[in-house]
Formats: sequence, C-alpha cells, structure tokens
Amino acid sequence: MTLAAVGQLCSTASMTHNLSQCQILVRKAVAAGAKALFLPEASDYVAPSPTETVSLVRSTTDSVFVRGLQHEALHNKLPINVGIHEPTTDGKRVRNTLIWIDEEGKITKRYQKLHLFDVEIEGGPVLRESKSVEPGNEIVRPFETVLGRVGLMICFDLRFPTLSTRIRDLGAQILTYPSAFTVPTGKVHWETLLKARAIETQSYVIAAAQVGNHNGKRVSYGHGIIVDPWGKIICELGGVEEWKASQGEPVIGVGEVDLEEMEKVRREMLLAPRKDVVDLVEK
Ligand SMILES: O=C(O)CNC(=O)[C@H](CS)NC(=O)CCC(=O)C(=O)O
Repeated sequence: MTLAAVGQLCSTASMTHNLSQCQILVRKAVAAGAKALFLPEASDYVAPSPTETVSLVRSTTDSVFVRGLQHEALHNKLPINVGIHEPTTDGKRVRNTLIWIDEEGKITKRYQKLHLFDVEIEGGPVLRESKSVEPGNEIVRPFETVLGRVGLMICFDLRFPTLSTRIRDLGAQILTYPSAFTVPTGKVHWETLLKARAIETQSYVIAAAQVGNHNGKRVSYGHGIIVDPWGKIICELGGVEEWKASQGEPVIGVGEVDLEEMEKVRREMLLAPRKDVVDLVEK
C-alpha cells in the first residue's frame, strides 16, 4: 500500500504565486507521508481571457513554475503530476498538458488534453476552450510509478468513457483527471462521473481540482477526490464554501492505493464486455 496525495488550490494569473501555493502542497504531502502528489489542471496559471492564456505561456524550460516544481520533486524525492500550459509551434494557441515529474525532478511523461471544453449552456457556463487551446492527438501509454501504472487524462476527458476504457485496456491501474470544473456542472456531474469511471474500469481515480474564485470571472468547483476501484470515495476535499472559510488556504487529501485490493475487485467481478456489442442492433 502506498499513500497518494491530491492537492487543491486556486491558481491565478501569477505563476510565482501559484508556485508558492504548490510548494505549500508539497510540504503538506511530504508531512503526510505521501509518495506522490497530484495537482490540478492549469496549476501554473488560470488567466481571465483566451488572449491572456496565450500570452502567459512559457516552455517548461523557461517556466519558473515548472522549474520550481522540478526542484521540489528532486529535493523531496516526490513525484509530482501537474497540469500546465505549453506553447504550440505556431504560437497562436497553447497546449493544455499534464506532466509527470519523477523523484529526480525530470519530466518523464507528457499528455496533451484530447477533449476540449466548448460549451454553451443556457444559464450556465459558456466556454470555448478551443479558442486558446490546441487539442492533443495521442493517448499516453500507462506507465509504472511508485503507486502503480498511471493513465493520464484531463478534466473534460472525464466525460468520455471510451477513452478511460481504452487506457484501462492498455494496463492502467490509476486514472488521473486533474480538473478546473465549473460550479454548475460540478454540483451535478463531478462525483457521479468520477465514481462511474472508477467502477467501470475497476481502477483508482485520482482527480485533483482547482477551487474558488480565480480572477473575478472564473470560479472552480473544487472537491478534489480519490475513488477506489470499488467506487468508494476514500478522500474528498471541500468546495468553494470551505475554500472561502479557510481564506484560500491550499489543501491536500490523502488515500492509500492498494493494488492487491484492486486485483481482488477485478477478480471477483470480471468485467469483460462482449466484443460484438456494436453489431447486435436488431435488424
Ligand atoms: O486551461 C485553463 O486555463 C483551465 N482549463 C479549464 O478550466 C478547462 C477548460 S475551460 N476546464 C474544463 O475542461 C472544465 C470541464 C467542466 O467543467 C465540465 O466538464 O463540466
């Protein structure tokens, strides 16, 4: 059994501010005895507009945020999974990526968000992520970590079980969904979707989340969570109210990842869908 930590913060447009918030989360994770730390989508910054999202972007080698976290990972021997932005070749948009920094401070994996959040909900969020973000085109093969084999996904990807199922079939034991969920969709969908992804893939789901008011325009739902392969929530953080009450203090939650328990769940209920399902529609 190995302890995983999920971190929650409210990123602003200031990379140095966000780095210091994440450094607090590293301290807390180390103090709790966690062997890996999972941070939200867009931990490096959340900007008030698509134009600013593009103008703030730095390559990982030029990013004070990423370099700072690489230093923390090395210094504390703590792998860190963190959502950031990276430049595109044409410079017109950014890439919404999730990197794995190993315990030597090296970036060993990188996933670029496949599904972008383009929505127009009456009385709810209207967001067009593809204005500022270029979608990825590759699934990252699940890879070995201290916790087990990790499969990388980001936020809105959570709504596509075809993707999580594919990643599970490629050998994942832990699925990540670092997020910056909106409050209206979070209230109704967040917990249910995460539990469903855990139950149907019989995997751990670790979803770090942004929380609170980023810039007067965007508010994130919070409720960072770890779900076990049976679908039980083994750790859940607070939402916007708790964030306000604590004056914006960044928080962590921890949960044990127990691969033997996961194997037991997979053994006791074999989930093998029929391969011919798509052909079974009545003629
Ligand atoms: O790149 C950034 O600056 C931060 N990125 C985000 O906040 C992204 C794209 S706008 N948010 C989501 O995907 C929310 C999904 C969601 O809320 C849902 O599926 O209901």
